[in-house]
Amino acid sequence: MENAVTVLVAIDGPAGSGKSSVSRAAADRLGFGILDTGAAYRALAWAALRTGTDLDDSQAITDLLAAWAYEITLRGEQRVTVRLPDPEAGRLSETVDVTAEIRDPGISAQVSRVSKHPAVRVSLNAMFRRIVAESGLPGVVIEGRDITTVVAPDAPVRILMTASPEVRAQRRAGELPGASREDVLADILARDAKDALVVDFVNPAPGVSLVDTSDFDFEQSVQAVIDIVRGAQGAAAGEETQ
Ligand SMILES: Nc1ncnc2c1ncn2[C@@H]1O[C@H](COP(=O)(O)OP(=O)(O)O)[C@@H](O)[C@H]1O
Ligand SMILES: Nc1ccn([C@@H]2O[C@H](COP(=O)(O)OP(=O)(O)O)[C@@H](O)[C@H]2O)c(=O)n1
Repeated sequence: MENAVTVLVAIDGPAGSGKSSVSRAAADRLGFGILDTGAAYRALAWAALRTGTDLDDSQAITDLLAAWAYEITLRGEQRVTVRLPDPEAGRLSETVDVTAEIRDPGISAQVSRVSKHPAVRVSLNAMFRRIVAESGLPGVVIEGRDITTVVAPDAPVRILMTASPEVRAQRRAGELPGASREDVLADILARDAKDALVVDFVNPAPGVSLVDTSDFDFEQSVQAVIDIVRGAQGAAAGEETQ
């Protein structure tokens, strides 16, 4: 019997556009899993800081990536865990749950330093493809910055989710108690500028659907994604019957 193919829904976009939360809700309704690729970049930055690895040293970060163990849940509540190399003991550390810590603004401020290395991106992209291939799920929504263009350019559904910088800052400030919208806006613009040096997540590549959520509430954003997925599934079914 042939292995069932996992349907991919690729979603990219800048910080605070709604990618993670909207993808998660859409995936739940579609019965799909969700792979948050930013979590791996965040966990890697966390691991580098924890092990005293220079975040600007491509080789050192690639070595860390080859030595650590990383896991993320694709269904249900998100849980991100890592095991760090312990050279003295010659084995990996106990499992550390980093789910909450990787969302810290201190990690957000450092993460572009590890995601800028092309070799790191190649290794992580291979890991993302492996996670999806081994998921055994009927479908996976995979979200990040270069999913529609590099990780899964052949995905049957590809979406670029955007929102104005002001709206994105407002949403992100709502998640960070005590943070002012102005500070959050400055932080996300600085991170977007650094990330944009490496990947284009502002202009939709040919064939990628643009979903601007600036004037959408959460439910409308989820519905926009579901409509695009259902439309693609309908078109594929129509082609098969022709
Ligand atoms: N269309 C929307 N309307 C209102 N709030 C939204 C919308 N999309 C996302 N949010 C909220 O904005 C915050 C940031 O969204 P998130 O999914 O983390 O964005 P991203 O993954 O693109 O950085 C979350 O608290 C989320 O619930
Ligand atoms: N596919 C991806 C996903 C994230 N990233 C990096 O990881 C960081 C965190 O991504 P994220 O998706 O968790 O960030 P938010 O948009 O949720 O704030 C980004 O700022 C990028 O530096 C990337 O380079 N490529």
